[in-house]
Amino acid sequence: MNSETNQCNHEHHDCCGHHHEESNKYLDMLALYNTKLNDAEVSEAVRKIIAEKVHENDNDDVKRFLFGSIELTSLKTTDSEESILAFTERVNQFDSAYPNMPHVATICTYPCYASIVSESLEVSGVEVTCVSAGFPSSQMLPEIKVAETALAVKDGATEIDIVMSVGKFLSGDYEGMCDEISEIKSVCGDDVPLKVILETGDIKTAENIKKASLLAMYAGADYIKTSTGKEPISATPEAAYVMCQAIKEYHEKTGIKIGFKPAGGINTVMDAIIYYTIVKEVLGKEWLTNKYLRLGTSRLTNLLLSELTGEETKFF
Ligand SMILES: O=C[C@H](O)COP(=O)(O)O
Repeated sequence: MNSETNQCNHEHHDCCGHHHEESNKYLDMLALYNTKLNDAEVSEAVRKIIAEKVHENDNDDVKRFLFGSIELTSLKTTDSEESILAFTERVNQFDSAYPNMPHVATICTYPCYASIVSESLEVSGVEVTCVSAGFPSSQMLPEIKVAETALAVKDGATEIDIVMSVGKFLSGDYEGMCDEISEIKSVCGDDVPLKVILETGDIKTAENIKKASLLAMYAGADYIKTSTGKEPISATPEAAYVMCQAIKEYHEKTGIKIGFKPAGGINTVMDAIIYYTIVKEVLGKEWLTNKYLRLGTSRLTNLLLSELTGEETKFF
């Protein structure tokens, strides 16, 4: 398939009749939206929001909110049962050490730690997130992606993060990409939200990011998430802006509210405030709850805590 024209490259087109029909279903859906975006215009819109609006949100109330939206993440090659248990214990201890602070939204680990986190976590309201389905490359047999997700849920994951098949998306196989997401969502069920990572640093253009956002939402994503944090380019304000626009337009057409999770490379409090501001400006205050806005980060927690308490801390 040629991704530009969506035409089959095979000589005998009959062989791909079904494929064309299915792909057309997604092209018809995409045609309902404006996906012809201009990257320079997106950059300008983001520049304007940052210049004019961010200062309004640089305050302790917003920082407290952001702390409560954090998905406290450990996705390291060096993670072990002991380190993840200690990680979870810190969340348990945080509640009594900082009784006036909100707790983080979730703890996010690999699926092999789902049972350790879910069995040792004592703070109610903190969700157990697992990255699944061949995270971070998404290069895994679809059956294993589904099985890994089902096992993570069985072991106690209450939220699942997956990477869409970036390879399928870039080669124009929207059907293959969306079928995988739908199958994975079906083993999550209604009770376990599915976050779909677009890996925006790899798909690059605003047009691709808008299309991938829409495809992921139609296929069953409950949240769309920017990045894994494992690729050279992670979350950017421009990608966030386009994804929030897609969420807004999807909501206008379907009435369904999808969450947004910038993740990867969020290394300063100001980075987080910029994402908050983009969500507020594009999606409005309705999205400013920790149900609809999450931050995927392995480094921000201590920085926010230090700013909020006025003393440098390395609690997490
Ligand atoms: O989802 C969370 C990301 O993997 C974290 O990335 P980070 O280590 O760049 O904060």
